Amino acid sequence: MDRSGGNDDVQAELDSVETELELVELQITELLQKQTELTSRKNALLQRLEEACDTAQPSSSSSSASLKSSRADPVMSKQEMQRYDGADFSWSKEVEQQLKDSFHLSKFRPLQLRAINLSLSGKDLFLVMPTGRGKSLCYQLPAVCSKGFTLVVTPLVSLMEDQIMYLKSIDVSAVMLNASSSKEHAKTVMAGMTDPKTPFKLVYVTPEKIAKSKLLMSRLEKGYNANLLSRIAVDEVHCCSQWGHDFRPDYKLLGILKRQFPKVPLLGLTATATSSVLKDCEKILCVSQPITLTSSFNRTNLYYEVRIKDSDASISDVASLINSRYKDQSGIVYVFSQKDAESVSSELQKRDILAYPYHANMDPDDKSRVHRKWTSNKIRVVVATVAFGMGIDKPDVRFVIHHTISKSIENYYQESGRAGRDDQPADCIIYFGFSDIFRISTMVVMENVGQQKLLQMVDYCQNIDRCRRSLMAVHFDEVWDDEGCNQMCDTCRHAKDYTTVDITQHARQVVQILELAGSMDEKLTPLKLVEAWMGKGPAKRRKMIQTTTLSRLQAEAVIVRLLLQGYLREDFSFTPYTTYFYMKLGRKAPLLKSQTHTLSMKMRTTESGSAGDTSAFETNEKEDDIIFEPVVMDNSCPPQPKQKLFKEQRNLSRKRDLKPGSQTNKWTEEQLTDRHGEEEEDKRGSIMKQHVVEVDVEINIVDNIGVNNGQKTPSHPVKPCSKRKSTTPQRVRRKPRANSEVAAIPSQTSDGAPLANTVPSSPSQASGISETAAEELCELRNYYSKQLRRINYISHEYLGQPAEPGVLACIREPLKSLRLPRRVTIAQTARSLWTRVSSRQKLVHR
Ligand SMILES: Nc1ncnc2c1ncn2[C@H]1C[C@H](O)[C@@H](COP(=O)(O)OP(=O)(O)OP(=O)(O)O)O1
Repeated sequence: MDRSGGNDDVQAELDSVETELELVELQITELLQKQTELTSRKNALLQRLEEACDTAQPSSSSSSASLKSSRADPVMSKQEMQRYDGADFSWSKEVEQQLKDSFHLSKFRPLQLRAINLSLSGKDLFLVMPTGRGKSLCYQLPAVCSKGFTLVVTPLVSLMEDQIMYLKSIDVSAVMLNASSSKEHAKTVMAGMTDPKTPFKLVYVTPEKIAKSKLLMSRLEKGYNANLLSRIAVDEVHCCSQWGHDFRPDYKLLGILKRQFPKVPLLGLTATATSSVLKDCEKILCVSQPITLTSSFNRTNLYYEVRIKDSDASISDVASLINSRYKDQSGIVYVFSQKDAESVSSELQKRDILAYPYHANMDPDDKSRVHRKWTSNKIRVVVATVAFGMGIDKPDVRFVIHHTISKSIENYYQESGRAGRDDQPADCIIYFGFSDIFRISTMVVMENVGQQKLLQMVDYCQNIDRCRRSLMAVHFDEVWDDEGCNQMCDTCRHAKDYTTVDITQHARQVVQILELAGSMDEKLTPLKLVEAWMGKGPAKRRKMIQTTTLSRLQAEAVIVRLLLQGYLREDFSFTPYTTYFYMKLGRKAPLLKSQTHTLSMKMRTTESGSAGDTSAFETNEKEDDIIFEPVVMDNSCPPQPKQKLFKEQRNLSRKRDLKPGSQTNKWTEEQLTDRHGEEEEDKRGSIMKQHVVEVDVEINIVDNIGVNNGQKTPSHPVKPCSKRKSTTPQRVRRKPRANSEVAAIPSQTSDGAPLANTVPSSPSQASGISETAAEELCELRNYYSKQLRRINYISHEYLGQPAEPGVLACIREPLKSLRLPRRVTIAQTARSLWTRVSSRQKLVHR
């Protein structure tokens, strides 16, 4: 009995059971994930139902903004809360008057009055309100209406300066203390804090000042004891929490304020805090059970759009938008780096746009000059890094264009929120570029949840399943339905132009490339992965993989999708100078081994040709009617007739290949034994075609081994195997199937048996097939013959002398782990190859 053979079988079965177990585990993970998603959707729907019931009650508030205010307040009933929307408090008259006389405003915006009344009645409060909705008024107005002064903690000096400038302009006295304040100024301010006739209503300080100046703390204590410290406002309160997107270490020390001055009401303000961040802030600031007022984040006047960034054309696209849609209007273009700020602004200037850069490294005077000029409409566009951020309060910003995606949805919301503060329509457009993801990724890798937040941002850009606003709302614990969007995002506006495409085969190809790279100890950056998949890169690798027929943008879109869904993952490598980002197989990658596992994504269809040819994707629609774009493109993109032509040609050639009795079919019927379901698969396009060729390979190898005289002539002349352009042009391309090349291939099997001479030298010699197929076969034949040579070489290296005769014995151990496409191991392929060689020999000799 052959015990070693028996053990092998057991081992093989064990391998297969283990693989299946792994798949089952992944499926369980996937189902659990789905369960979590569904549960959260269920909760959201329940909440909506609850809200609908609330609105139906006659006593409910008409404020559109109080989505969560009653829910978030554990200590106050709904009715009680509604009382704070009223004007029957002792201070109400003065509040009304100051609103008009000091602030020159006619009425409150949603939640402002409630916040002001709560604060004036001494309650601790967290106010979460979208950027530009008027949070500042909620502490400025109470400050004006109260005795003493309000201490305002602000993270940036520029923010303080803006506020003080504004307050001065409306005759409200305010001062600031920061690291650059002179001694005399600091002395005057501190003296004012204990003066019963306080000469100012607001004192702005940085958190660093609180943390470092004992003198300030002692003065505050004196002011507190004299009942002059009327209120503490902590602006951008999310900076307390390291889960927030703008963590500032000095904010962590602000708990001292409430500990030292427990009777003073504290008001925390932010535009971007999730409930978990607020919980964290609550602890850090030592406030117990503050009332949280959350205004809806839905900025109904903002139109959200995502465009694919084609790095060559993006600047021209931005420029033409600014020169046409936003002619003579004011806006911001956000960029990734200082260098980008310089280069993009100079490119825009070249295109007659009055654009200036703004970034952290600029001289402070230059920065305020740009800011001032822009505010007074002397500059139309500021091309800025995120340094142009908090405190930018220009009402008539008609567009905020992100030339590079933001590092998180929270950041994006805040940056884009600088548009349309006057409640008039404004646009927020992102240019979503594949390589930008990884530029930012290397930047946020050290941040606590930086990577996770970046991927959420990427998902926002790529996801066209859902309304952009509702995707954003999730991040602020809100639920908006698509109807609430009112077609104010590109997804809702173009809903009919999207279709679902099957990307399973594409995903498998990507996974195979990474598996191959892994087996060769190679790491692939995202860019290299795309290039490898598109057939660029080293010829060696090109021969070993299935390249894609997708356009570059489509290929990138698929890779991003795989990354977002966990089929791929990131891997970093650090050098003293830089961080490298590589693509690795994700935890879901093994799922793709299962033939029943499918993967799809939504893509946009267009009437005329644009970014991509669709035929590589599977859809439910008639293929000839649609052309796909990976995400969202400008509607105004002109059609590209070349691609349409290419598509037509390919369809034509496909039809020709499929014609009954055509050369291809003849070859197939005569030669192929494994054509199960081929007809259907052929319809799927070129990918399936490659699969068919894959099956042919086993015969091709036989041909390779046996060829030396090429007795039969092909019915089609066989072209050289140069379907794709070489990336190494200096190398002379090899001639197809020349006898010299064949001579390098062993003319006998490893056990010394001569191979049949009568086997045709190439498939095209055996029967007539299309030129394309012949080329593909030729390429694959080269690839496999190379593999065979490698096998030979490795087996000799590894075993020295083959322990038992036959190719299979030589390669089993060293190549056990290598896998070929479609779950076929090299050992299996070799075994089947061996069977075929033997049966072919028998046939020939019969
Ligand atoms: N009730 C109101 N009616 C009209 N305009 C108002 C009202 N309240 C505030 N504003 C204006 C004043 C400002 O120009 C603008 C933004 O106010 P501001 O307090 O700076 O917003 P904010 O603090 O919520 O934004 P950010 O988060 O960016 O700091 O809105």
